[in-house]
Amino acid sequence: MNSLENTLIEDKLCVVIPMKSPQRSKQRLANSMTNEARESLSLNLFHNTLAFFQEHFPMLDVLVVSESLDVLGLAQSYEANTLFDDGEKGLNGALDFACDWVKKSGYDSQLIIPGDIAVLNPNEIRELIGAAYDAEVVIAVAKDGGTNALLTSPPDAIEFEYGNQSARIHKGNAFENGLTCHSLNFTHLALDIDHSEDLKQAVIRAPERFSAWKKCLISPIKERRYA
Ligand SMILES: Nc1nc2c(ncn2[C@@H]2O[C@H](COP(=O)(O)OP(=O)(O)OP(=O)(O)O)[C@@H](O)[C@H]2O)c(=O)[nH]1
Ligand SMILES: O=C(O)[C@H](O)COP(=O)(O)O
Repeated sequence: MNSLENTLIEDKLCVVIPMKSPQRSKQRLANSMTNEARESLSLNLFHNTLAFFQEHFPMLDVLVVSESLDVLGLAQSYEANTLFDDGEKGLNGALDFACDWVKKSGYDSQLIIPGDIAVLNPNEIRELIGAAYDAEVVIAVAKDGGTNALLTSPPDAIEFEYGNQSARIHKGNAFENGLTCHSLNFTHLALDIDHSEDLKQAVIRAPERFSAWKKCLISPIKERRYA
């Protein structure tokens, strides 16, 4: 890691991972998989995210925000900080709550990473952190125009508006606040798993991890049989 990232990390960067309960997660896959397979995939992605940061970025503190005590218990097993959020205000509400914790804990920067990125790459994260050296806002754009990583300095530099086409919205929020913003397109950070097509793409990138779930995909004809 070069001196730029060291400088930023020494200035106290906290990674925030929002994570719903597996039962509530991946609802867009509900018609493509059994609940058991969908929940198992959601948990695997979450475990992988926690393990990735513990292995590649042990110097970074992590905060997991969730309405699920089971999820928070898993987070603690990876030495992450945990924050219970009742889930009533959705993803943006959870992130606002987490951001308050990050600010009150004295961090200068915050990196939001969703718990459903198919494959995380340490060089992409290093490049993302390095880009924050001269920008208050750094966005990793998702394949569908969402926001798959958001690094803000200070943590509350912009309003969180996750949702449809949020990468463009977050960039606009930075501009309205007179802030410098880098929107970056990374191969791996762009792929979160929302739909069956994303899972098929993930199998291509990491067959050893995702082939089992691809076999769980229910074809439309089979779906009618289950109906
Ligand atoms: N704590 C918390 N995390 C959330 C909430 N909504 C989404 N997330 C998490 O934010 C990340 C990105 O969310 P989505 O892309 O919508 O993933 P998802 O909610 O599992 O997928 P769908 O159920 O199909 O919308 C995932 O890690 C989710 O678990 C929320 O209301 N509270
Ligand atoms: O990235 C976002 O703004 C939200 O998570 C919505 O994107 P999604 O397509 O991953 O749900």
